[in-house]
Amino acid sequence: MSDQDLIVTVSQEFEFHAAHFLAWHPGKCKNLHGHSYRVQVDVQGPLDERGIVIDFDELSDVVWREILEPLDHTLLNDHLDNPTAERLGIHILRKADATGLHLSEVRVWETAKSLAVVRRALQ
Ligand SMILES: Nc1nc2c(c(=O)[nH]1)N=C([C@H](O)[C@H](O)COP(=O)(O)OP(=O)(O)OP(=O)(O)O)CN2
Ligand SMILES: [Zn+2]
Repeated sequence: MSDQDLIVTVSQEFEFHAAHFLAWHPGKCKNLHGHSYRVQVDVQGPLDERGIVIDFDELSDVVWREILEPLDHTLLNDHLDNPTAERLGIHILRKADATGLHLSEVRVWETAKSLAVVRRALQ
């Protein structure tokens, strides 16, 4: 039986710690403060001859080494303007694109209760 009717997604989670401030925020978030950011990335696609979408090791190498490690224990405002969870998710997706890794979705939790989800618009 063909599996062409199925969509397969590989997903990995990461954590990093960073400071930021949001100059526009009317409340306490305009002050310098930190978060333990949780990031989940998805890659969607067909299975290759190994039966995988992407090797978990390759995915974590790119996402951690190329994108998140440079942000870890830094001030996010030094890397991008107005580092909201939404803009951080876009930053991660675009950085991954630049390495040739096309993420289908990025989720960024600033706190246990608050997250932003970035996904590609349907073409
Ligand atoms: N849409 C967005 N709104 C806010 C963002 C954001 O990235 N996108 N970010 C912030 C601040 O970074 C803030 O630190 C997050 O605050 P909050 O979710 O309110 O978390 P707290 O733990 O501070 O919440 P309590 O109110 O203390 O429970 C603000 N808004
Ligand atoms: Zn914050």
